[in-house]
Amino acid sequence: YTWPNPQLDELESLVYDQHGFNSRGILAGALDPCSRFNFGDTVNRSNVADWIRTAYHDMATHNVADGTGGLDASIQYEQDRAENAGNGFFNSLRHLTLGITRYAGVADFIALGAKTAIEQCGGPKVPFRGGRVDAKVPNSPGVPEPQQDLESHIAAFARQGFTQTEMISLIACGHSFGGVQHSAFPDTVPLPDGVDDVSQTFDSTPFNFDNAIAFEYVHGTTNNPLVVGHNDTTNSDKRIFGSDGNATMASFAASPDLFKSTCGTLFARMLDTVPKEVQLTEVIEPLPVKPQSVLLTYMGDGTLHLSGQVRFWDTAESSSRSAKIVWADRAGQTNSSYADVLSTNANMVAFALNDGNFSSVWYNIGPAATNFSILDESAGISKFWFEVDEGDGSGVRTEDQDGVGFALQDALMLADSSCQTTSATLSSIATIDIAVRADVSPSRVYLEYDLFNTDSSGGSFNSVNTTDAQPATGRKVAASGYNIWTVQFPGSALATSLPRTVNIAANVGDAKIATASFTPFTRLKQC
Ligand code: HEM
Repeated sequence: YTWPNPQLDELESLVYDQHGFNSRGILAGALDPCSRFNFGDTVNRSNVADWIRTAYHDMATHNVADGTGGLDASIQYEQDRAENAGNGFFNSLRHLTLGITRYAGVADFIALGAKTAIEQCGGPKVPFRGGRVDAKVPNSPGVPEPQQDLESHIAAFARQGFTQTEMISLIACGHSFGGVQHSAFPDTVPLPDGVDDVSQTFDSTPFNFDNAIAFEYVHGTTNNPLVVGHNDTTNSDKRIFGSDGNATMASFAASPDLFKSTCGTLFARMLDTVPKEVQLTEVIEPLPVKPQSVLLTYMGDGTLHLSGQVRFWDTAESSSRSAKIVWADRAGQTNSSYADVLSTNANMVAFALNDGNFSSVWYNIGPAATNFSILDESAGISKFWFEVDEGDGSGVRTEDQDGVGFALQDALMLADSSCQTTSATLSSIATIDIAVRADVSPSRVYLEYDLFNTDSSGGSFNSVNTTDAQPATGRKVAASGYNIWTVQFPGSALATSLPRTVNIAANVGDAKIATASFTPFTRLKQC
């Protein structure tokens, strides 16, 4: 895709900024190590297993015939069903809802959680698409349960869109992680003396993906409670794995590579099984050069400050590299003065999941002393790009998205005069000033900001609130090409309603202009 695209930019970061500088932390951070469990000390439980099971149970209500159900976060409203026994869903949702925004809802986070868990903990690469839509009500029931017979399991997977062989495979893929808990399935897993609860694992490596689930099953060494459980009624894995004469499981036991590639395909299909009206995005690939948090600030002194960062994907640190940002002015013209350095330091290195020596480096726009570039307000900017010299004689490389450049509007931006009062006698007031280019006549200028909400059934959702700004005609700087609009909040709002995704927007005719999202209000200067 082409930058900027707020939704795809956010999804790309969630998928690829996993470790190190600018990492989102919320996904891979909770899987480090893979045995990590955030909710108590039951032996053998893990976030990784809970997240994968949550994705399957959310998806398992899908009906291929009428296109209903699928991975749509309806699991938020289905946790009191017997088919969703255990507290793994509640635990997973408590964590996976933390980062929802207007660009990625609960269902996308359930899918992201499973994808990240699978990849971080030894599994195959699972291509990721975003754009799932969160259900507001439960779906029809339909998650398979271990006491049901083989025919009903074959029928349930057919309803979800999977053949019998795919059923055997997908269960083996999922049950490569985790196990069965006594508290959720007391008839299947007995409680040893001296503990409150226990989880009996499906294979000897419950925190990592590998073909032990198949190898141990085929070689008769398995301790899988759904195969060798003392209660044969709940031995569903035994009935399912054996339903083709063990052919599929034998092939997985013989070939770790076959198992891994089969699971990569089936996990991706599981995550992409959505209600028929949902249109998923393209597969999110990493951008080779990705600007982030690129913002203009109106200074009121004839200049604009350009700040932000850029990530060079799959690139190692190098002291011989020099990198520049270059831009075109509002009229699309270039000029030798429209350029500045990019700066970096030893901390600005990042890592993706399980890629060995793979790394990315980040640069700040502008010299290290300031971390911004200074633009002439009257010239403005329309797009920028980068010139990179590795210093190895190979010459200068231009990174401009195949000639398109990285577009940036200069009609609307935060003004540096934004400030906050902190008076002992008056309660604090935050003033957000917005600069609007004088040749633009907006009908409305406003802040847009995400709020985290919980509905009466305990479901989490994001809403986008807006607050309008008003023209501050008297504050126009003479000779400036920009007008000031302004909006005030109680100082406390900076921490309560504005700490998530915030941006400035304006309606101009039928069009909407918006800045990138930012969180500037933690560092508002004093009025
Ligand atoms: C006939 C189909 C299936 C049955 C009857 C079944 C049954 C079960 C049962 C009884 C548990 C124990 C849950 C607990 O104690 O909290 C479990 C755990 C689990 N299942 Fe399945 N399952 C099926 C299919 C799948 C599929 C298709 C996947 C994923 C692709 C999956 C992934 C998991 C995972 C990761 C766990 C471990 C959870 C943990 O350790 O907390 N299952 N399953």
